[in-house]
Amino acid sequence: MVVLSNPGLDQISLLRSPKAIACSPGVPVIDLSKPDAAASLVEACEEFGFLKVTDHGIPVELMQRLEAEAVRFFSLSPVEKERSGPPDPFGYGNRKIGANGDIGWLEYLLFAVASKPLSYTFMDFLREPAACSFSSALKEYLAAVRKLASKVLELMAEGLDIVPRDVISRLIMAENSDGIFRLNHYPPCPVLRGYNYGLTGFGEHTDPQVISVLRSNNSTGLQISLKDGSWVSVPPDEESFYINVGDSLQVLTNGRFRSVKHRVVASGWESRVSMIYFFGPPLAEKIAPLPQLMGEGEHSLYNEFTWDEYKKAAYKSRLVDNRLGLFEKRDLTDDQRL
Ligand SMILES: C=C1C[C@]23C[C@@]1(O)CC[C@H]2[C@@]12CC[C@H](O)[C@@](C)(C(=O)O1)[C@H]2[C@@H]3C(=O)O
Ligand SMILES: O=C(O)CCC(=O)C(=O)O
Ligand SMILES: [Fe+2]
Repeated sequence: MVVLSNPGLDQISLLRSPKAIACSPGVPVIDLSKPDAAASLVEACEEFGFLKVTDHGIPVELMQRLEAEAVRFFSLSPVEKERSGPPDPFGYGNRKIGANGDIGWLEYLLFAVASKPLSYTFMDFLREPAACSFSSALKEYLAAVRKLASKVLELMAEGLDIVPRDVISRLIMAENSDGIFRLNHYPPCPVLRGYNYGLTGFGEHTDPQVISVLRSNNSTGLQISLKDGSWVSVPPDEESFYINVGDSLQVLTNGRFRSVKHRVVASGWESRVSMIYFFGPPLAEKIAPLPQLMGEGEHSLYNEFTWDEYKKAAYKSRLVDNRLGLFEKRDLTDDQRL
């Protein structure tokens, strides 16, 4: 790792060596209109914990509208943006991620999202009359992506051959489900021009929720970790959505689905804007393997916990920490783990 002598970068040693990372042609692509979508989703969640969905029915214009509003917000002066921060954990944040010392080359807006009625954290910038177009794009986007998430989770249940079909989706569609929406901006870094270095935008981590639905502009940067521990770049596609399996879905499937480790390495020369909707269950919901999925004599790999307990533990951890490790059963024999 190298640290350039620049005031912005001195404090944060985020430079990454120019190690070649394979650009994965292998990220599964699921066309939601195809009859084999349910089975392919399950296969992708088992192998990668990550996939791209196409033919999802959400107009690209809606994504671009919200992206344009985000770009407009991030172009405001630091003083104006900071009126909506610091994040507590919701609000405008810059460089600091979470409360435990993580940093990245990004700025962001984090909203808590309540589902019924659909509403989100109010922030200072939303007071301006000009923010009306931001609010309407955000509301429309959240409603559309929520429907998509529910459809994806129903297809997963179908692919797993479990009933009722809404056994997973109901967790995120419940009135008091616990959603988070995040707009990330990874700005260019002019001092890097001409160097073959990247910057840690968002350090490696898994998402704690059930699933996350991500859309980005046409910029590279997102990388996922494969089962063998290698990292691959995810080719950008501004018209599609990417689905991450989160820790909670790994537990609900007793480890059959993989909560995917991912990170963002910002190129330093292009501006990346991503929007991610994290779908969490109600706080009081017990997170445990679905009985419908447990084979005869199969043991849960995890001690039982509620989403509230998991979230509290997650917010005490650093990005890279293995949060699920805190809840794994340690006393199972090899036979019981099968
Ligand atoms: C370092 C942290 C940031 C995070 C809370 C945490 O303590 C550990 C989990 C992090 C994460 C990752 C996925 C989402 O971006 C996020 C909003 C979440 O729910 O868990 C972030 C948290 C955050 O940025 O506040
Ligand atoms: O910005 C991205 O593309 C991914 C960010 C991410 O993983 C997160 O916010 O949890
Ligand atoms: Fe993430």
